[in-house]
Amino acid sequence: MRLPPAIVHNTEEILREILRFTGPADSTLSRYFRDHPRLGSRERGAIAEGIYGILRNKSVYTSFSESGNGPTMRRMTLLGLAGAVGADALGGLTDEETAWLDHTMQIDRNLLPASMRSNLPQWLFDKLVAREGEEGALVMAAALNEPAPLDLRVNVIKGTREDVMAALATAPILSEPTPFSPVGLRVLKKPALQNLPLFKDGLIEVQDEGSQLLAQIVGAKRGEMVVDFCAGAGGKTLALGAAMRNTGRLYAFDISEKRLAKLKPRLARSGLSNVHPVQIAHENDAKIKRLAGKIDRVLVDAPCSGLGTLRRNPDVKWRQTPIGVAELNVKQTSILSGAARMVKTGGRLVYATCSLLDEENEDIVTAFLATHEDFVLVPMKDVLAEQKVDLEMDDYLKLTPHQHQTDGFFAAVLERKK
Ligand SMILES: C[S@@+](CC[C@H](N)C(=O)[O-])C[C@H]1O[C@@H](n2cnc3c(N)ncnc32)[C@H](O)[C@@H]1O
Repeated sequence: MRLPPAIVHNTEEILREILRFTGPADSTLSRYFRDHPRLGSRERGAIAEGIYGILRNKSVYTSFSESGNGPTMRRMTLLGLAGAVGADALGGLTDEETAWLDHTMQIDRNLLPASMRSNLPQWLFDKLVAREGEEGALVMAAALNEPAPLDLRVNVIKGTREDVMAALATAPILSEPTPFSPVGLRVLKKPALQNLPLFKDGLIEVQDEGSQLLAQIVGAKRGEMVVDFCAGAGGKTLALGAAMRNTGRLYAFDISEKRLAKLKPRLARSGLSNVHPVQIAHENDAKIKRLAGKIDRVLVDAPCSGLGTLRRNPDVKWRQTPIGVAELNVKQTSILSGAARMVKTGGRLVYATCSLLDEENEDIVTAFLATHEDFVLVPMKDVLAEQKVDLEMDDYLKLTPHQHQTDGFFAAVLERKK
């Protein structure tokens, strides 16, 4: 059945707003759907997928849209929607538009310039080419421009991965164990999970496998004192609390009251009682000083460009800038130093980002080690062996969608000398 012609109009309207890049695309979409309650779930799905498709393919679609007649924004919209639901499912197109769409969708993208084909902003493509070579950058970009699979983390204080897999199958939702995380499941389609008893009872949380691995390499154990320094809405906090088997003390710090508030209902579902959310003013807050030298493990999941999460947030590449990255570098350096003070001798500090850029990753760690002689790097291959995670790495954890089917993540483990 064809979608009503109004869907093209709705999508174009949202696209105009999203392409101003004044806020995250998912917030704009949610707001639009709230303001247009008559849109059914099929229509919403088509619009959202169409918009995300345009954001993923913006360079190529912009170039294609410059051919043909009429407003280019409408042609961008048609390309996005046709990519999402197929050209045949679109209602209200003129014969000229249908012919244009048929022709355009058959253009061989390999004939386009590499940077356009990457669908990355030029500054980012140049950076990746300098490090990975053109072919490498294109492979990386292609994987970043695909939608992500749906991964779940099993809350091991409430059930085993096998139990959850079996319970999902009765829903019926097919899943398989994630290749690297011992507590992950990859769901084969993308069903709504919010109403499942498994979700309401806190047996599962949606979490990318890479994110699960970050929590795993912290190596938090029963009875330890642990700090999740940039806890946000607590994705990693919940994984750490479960790894500690709901014992010890886990502080969830963040400067954002709003994000910490989102942790509360997740905590209630999880059954964890070892977590203490604390809002801090900044990385040198007096609350941190009180814990100086007392903590076994500190995770710094630093604010970053988010360029490793383009599969989920394709607008980020168009909103981020080199100046923005440089500003983040200052923050990352300062947060890592602030958090380091809490680590006790023999304790561990884990620096992590969801960025693919060296300047947010190893460069921050190298600079930290140069000014903190009491810390040493624990090679990631040793950490992964300790955790029995079957992944080949050298000094750092570097996950990428094209190699590991996870979002892009970086992590380094630093130990305070005894
Ligand atoms: C990458 S996000 C954390 C995501 C979270 N760990 C998770 O797994 O869901 C980074 C977080 O750092 C927080 N943040 C920014 N500046 C901070 C600071 N100076 N001290 C502590 N947290 C900070 C942000 O509010 C944001 O929630």
